[in-house]
Amino acid sequence: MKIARFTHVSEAQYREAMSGREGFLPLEEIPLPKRATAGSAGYDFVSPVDVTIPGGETALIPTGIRAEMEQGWVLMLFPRSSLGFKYSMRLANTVGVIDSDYAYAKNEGHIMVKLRNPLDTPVSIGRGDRFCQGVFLPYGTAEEEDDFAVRTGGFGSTNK
Ligand SMILES: O=c1ccn([C@H]2C[C@H](O)[C@@H](COP(=O)(O)OP(=O)(O)OP(=O)(O)O)O2)c(=O)[nH]1
Ligand SMILES: [Mg+2]
Repeated sequence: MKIARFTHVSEAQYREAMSGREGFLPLEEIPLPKRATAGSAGYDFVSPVDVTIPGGETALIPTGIRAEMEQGWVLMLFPRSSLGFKYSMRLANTVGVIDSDYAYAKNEGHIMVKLRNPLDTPVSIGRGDRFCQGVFLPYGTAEEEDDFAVRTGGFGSTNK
């Protein structure tokens, strides 16, 4: 069942997210997330930048990617087990929840990944390396919902 589509964000959004960084992949060279085998659930995301995360620190990686999906679906972000098993690498927010309406946020639904290196030795991720994975899952809703906000962003946007 095809319920989603990955695209790149716009050049302007990508440049804004990458401001202050050097040596990042040109947007068109970032591969769209891909499942490694026909039976894989996880769409692997590639890092557009070289990043070294010192022990105990975090790093934010803008992916250049946007996901449009049908209502009733969510894209869950998880670490790849290879980085987790080798380096205990994790997402700073433990898992990522990418909502279906995020694609229409002001930042075009630019998927951001924040990694945390919990060990005391640095870990490097190379430009072009697959570093996390997204799994599409269906979700249910409770009765009698109303009074929704309109999503304009992420990362606490609905707190305001
Ligand atoms: O690792 C992540 C987690 C979230 N998001 C984006 C997509 C998601 O749809 C949005 C909001 O995420 P969430 O609902 O988990 O965070 P929140 O703290 O509740 O923020 P908001 O108030 O914007 O919903 O932020 C990412 O790009 N990467
Ligand atoms: Mg939220």
